[in-house]
Amino acid sequence: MTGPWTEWNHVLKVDPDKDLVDGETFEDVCQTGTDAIEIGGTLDITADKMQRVVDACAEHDVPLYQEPSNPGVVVDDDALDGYLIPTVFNAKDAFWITGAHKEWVRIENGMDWDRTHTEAYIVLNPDASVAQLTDANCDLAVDDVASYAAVAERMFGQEIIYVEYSGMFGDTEKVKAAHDALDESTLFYGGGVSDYDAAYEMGQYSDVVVVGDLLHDEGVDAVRETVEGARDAMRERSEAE
Ligand SMILES: CC(C)=CCC/C(C)=C/CC/C(C)=C/CC/C(C)=C/COP(=O)(O)OP(=O)(O)O
Ligand SMILES: O=P(O)(O)OC[C@@H](O)CO
Ligand SMILES: [Mg+2]
Repeated sequence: MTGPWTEWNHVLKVDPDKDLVDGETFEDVCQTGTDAIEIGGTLDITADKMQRVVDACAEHDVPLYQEPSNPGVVVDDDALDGYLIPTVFNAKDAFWITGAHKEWVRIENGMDWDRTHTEAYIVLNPDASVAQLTDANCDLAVDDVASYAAVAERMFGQEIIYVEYSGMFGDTEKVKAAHDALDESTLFYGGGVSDYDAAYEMGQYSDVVVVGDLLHDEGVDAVRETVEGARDAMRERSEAE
């Protein structure tokens, strides 16, 4: 499966409902060295808040993707390289598996399929807002996680498989198992990556390390370190292959 993310090591997730650190600008955010910016969050997101971040990043030279948390917050803007559309594979509430997607297609006046890409979430931190919103079954063993990843790739053709620990550093065994289960899809890992070492560690077991709250809590210098960590891990991995 092709897509620009096959070349990425690091994604910075900007939450439109959260502030930047005092004194930092979106220009700084776009210059952390990340491979792409994904705009999204679970709680209190609106189209206006999304649009503000798109506008602030548009003039800078970094790939920009929207990750909508519901159909009502999707913004139509040429500055976006595309839409990464989540499906929560371990949600107990089916709205987050096909219901929201059906509603989105129903209300849109024609879909921009060429810019629409699929992200299969496996949500593993039960305390995260996304787990609570979607009523995700986070009580999964290593083989459950690997099997969800294989199903998402092989049976549902998902371009990106996303092991999501939002707010906590995850279990590397589960991340590795998901990675090993994939042939073609790209494995994103996100959750609790707060420094070089954490990014380096998850960079050994995933294709792309996603960093979120660190930007809003610590700022761009801390994010830059995670870019280095992910890049070093993945460079070493490709040299060893
Ligand atoms: C079909 C369309 C257009 C939308 C539906 C998309 C779906 C299924 C969304 C469900 C999962 C979801 C809410 C994804 C949003 C991305 C995400 C997980 C952001 C991280 O959020 P957190 O970090 O957990 O939330 P807060 O920081 O807001 O607490
Ligand atoms: O905010 P953090 O814990 O870095 O998580 C990143 C991302 O996976 C959230 O969707
Ligand atoms: Mg968050």
